[in-house]
Amino acid sequence: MMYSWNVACEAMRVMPPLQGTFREAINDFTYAGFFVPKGWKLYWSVYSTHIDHEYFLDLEKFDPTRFEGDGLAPHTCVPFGGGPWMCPGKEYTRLKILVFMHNIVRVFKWERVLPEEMIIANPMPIPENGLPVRLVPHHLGYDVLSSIRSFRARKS
Ligand code: HEM
Repeated sequence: MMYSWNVACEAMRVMPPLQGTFREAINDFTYAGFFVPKGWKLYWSVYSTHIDHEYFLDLEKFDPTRFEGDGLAPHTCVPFGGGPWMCPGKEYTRLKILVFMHNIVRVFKWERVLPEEMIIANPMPIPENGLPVRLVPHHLGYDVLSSIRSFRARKS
C-alpha cells in the first residue's frame, strides 16, 4: 500500500490534477526582488513547485522511490496544497485511489484502446478521449477474484 501511494504521489507530482490556486497577501513583502503589496492576489503553482531543480533530482523521471525513506522536504510536493487551506479531501482521495488501485489495477491488465491519446488541459489535465481501456484479467486477477468469491461463499 505504501508503494502504491508513492506511485500515486509521483503521478500527481508529474501531472498535478490541480495546477495551482490563489492567495491574498496579508502584508507587504518582497520575494526574489519583487515587492508584493498587502492585498494583492497571488497565484501559487503546484506544477512549478514540482519541477524545482533544487529539490528534485532527475525530475523528468517517473520515480516513486523518491518518496521512500525520509521522503521529500516539506512543501516540495504539494498536489493537495499545504498549510491551513490544504485540501480537506486529501485522505478521502487517498482511500479512493488505493482502493481503486488494489481492486482494478492489481486484478486487471490494462490495454489502452488509443495508445497515442493525448492529455489535454480543460482546465484539469484529462485524457482527450476519456481514456478508453480494455481490461484483461491476468492470472493473479483470477486468483484474487476466486479467493474473494470463496471468502464470500464461506461467510454466507
Ligand atoms: C486528486 C484529488 C484532489 C486533488 C489533487 C485536490 C487538490 C486540491 C488543492 C491543491 C486544493 C487547494 C489547497 C490550497 O489552497 O492550499 C484543494 C482544495 C480543496 N479541495 Fe481538493 N483535491 C482533490 C480532491 C478533493 C476531494 C475528493 C474533495 C472533497 C470530497 C476536495 C475538496 C476540496 C475543498 C473543499 C477545497 C477548498 C479548501 C479551502 O479553501 O478551504 N478535494 N484541493
